[in-house]
Amino acid sequence: MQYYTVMGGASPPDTSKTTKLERYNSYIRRVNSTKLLQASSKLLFRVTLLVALILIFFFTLNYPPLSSADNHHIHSTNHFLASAFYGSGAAWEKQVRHSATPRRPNGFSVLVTGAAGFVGSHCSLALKKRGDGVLGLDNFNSYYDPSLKRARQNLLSKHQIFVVEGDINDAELLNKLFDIVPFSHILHLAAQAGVRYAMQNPLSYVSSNVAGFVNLLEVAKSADPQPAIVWASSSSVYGLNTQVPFSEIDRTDQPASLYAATKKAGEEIAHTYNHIYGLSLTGLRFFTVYGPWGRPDMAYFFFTKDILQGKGINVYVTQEDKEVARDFTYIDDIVKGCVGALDTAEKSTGSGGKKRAPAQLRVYNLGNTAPVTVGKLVGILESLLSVKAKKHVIKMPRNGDVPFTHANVSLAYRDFGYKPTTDLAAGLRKFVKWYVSYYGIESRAKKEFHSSTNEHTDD
Ligand SMILES: O=C(O)[C@H]1O[C@H](OP(=O)(O)OP(=O)(O)OC[C@H]2O[C@@H](n3ccc(=O)[nH]c3=O)[C@H](O)[C@@H]2O)[C@H](O)[C@@H](O)[C@@H]1O
Repeated sequence: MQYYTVMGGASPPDTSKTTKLERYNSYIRRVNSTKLLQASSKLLFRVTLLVALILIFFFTLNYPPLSSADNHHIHSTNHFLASAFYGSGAAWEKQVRHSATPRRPNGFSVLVTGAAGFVGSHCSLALKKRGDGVLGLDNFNSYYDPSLKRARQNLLSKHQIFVVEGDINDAELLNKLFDIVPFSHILHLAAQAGVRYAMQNPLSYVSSNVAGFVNLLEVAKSADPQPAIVWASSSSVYGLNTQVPFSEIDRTDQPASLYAATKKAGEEIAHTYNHIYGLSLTGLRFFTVYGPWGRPDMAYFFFTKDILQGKGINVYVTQEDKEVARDFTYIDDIVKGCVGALDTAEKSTGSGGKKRAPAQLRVYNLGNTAPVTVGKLVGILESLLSVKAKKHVIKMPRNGDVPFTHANVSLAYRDFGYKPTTDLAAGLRKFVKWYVSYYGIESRAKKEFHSSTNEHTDD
């Protein structure tokens, strides 16, 4: 090693200082880079933790950050993902259990599928109000505006009814729900509804009304105890039947639409599960149900919207220029019918997927027993809204519609006292009142509407 004196004439350049300085600098650089590394890994860890916490928060709340405009496909991918996460959340399980627990002695514990739908939300509220436990299930698909379904969900949650976001085709999710709750009943209202849409999207009917129903029955048959099941069939199963009024013994083997065919298939499938597994099954043939919180795809609903907006409406007549008519049935009457059917449903008889004894199998009409023409329906709306409709009378397109429905409800009356009490004018008044409070009203029609409703006594 060479040493140089600091003092002295022509001494060699003093490199000792520079070398030390370089060493010191490199030491500082090393220290700094280690510190930087430590700091950035700390930051990374915190960010990861934060993201994980946010994800857990959303999934356990059963409220994935989906926009209301999500389409069906995005939805179905998400719900499988979501159900996997929901199923593991203790908070989620607590919500499920709490919602499904009855608050009256011998109360039911009901799984309501399609709970964010029109009939589903009304029935859920009615059951909860009398002390039954209610757990909702709904896939919030975008067949019609999902924001209306979310609004119904909010209403239910105010009454301590929890709606699980999931699909009836998701067996894993259904099994999970049955693991948590020994449901005494299923009120199965989830379905692809609408007669004419079946020509646009036929497979959605097969997926919900056939595959989804079978999936639900598969889970129900294996559940212990097996629940009793009440489910929504449809007046459309009468199809081209010409016997009036329609009675449960009339033929139902001539469906006019794929929708009707899938509902009829449901009735046959119900027979099979009753026969093989001892499931107690009751099908309810609803006749054109209408009322507050209704479905925007139905004529009375979009007629109201279009009349208020000054748009034209199509009023169908038959190929022979006869008026078409429906046995329009008010929602409160339908709810009473559903509750009556649940109350008189006998227990399923199977266990462990095996039938032990014959079980109950029923089908009922739930209608109003008083058909009204579509022309008359429009007339009632015109007078309630005080706006003249721009009517285009056209021949009914050949899209699965039937010209006429009329229910004979004597069977439902005999077995659970079903007796509809709301006529179309009274029911539509309640609907219009709700519609205006929910959507507001176009200013042009507003003044006229208020002066007309002030003349009516409020319900
Ligand atoms: O009773 C039933 O089983 C069925 O009732 C309704 O089906 P629908 O009776 O066809 O109800 P809307 O679509 O509201 O039609 C009501 C009436 O208005 C008529 N209509 C419909 C649309 C239109 O633009 N113009 C028109 O005159 C139809 O021909 C029908 O006579 C529901 O949409 C089905 O889901 C349900 O299963």
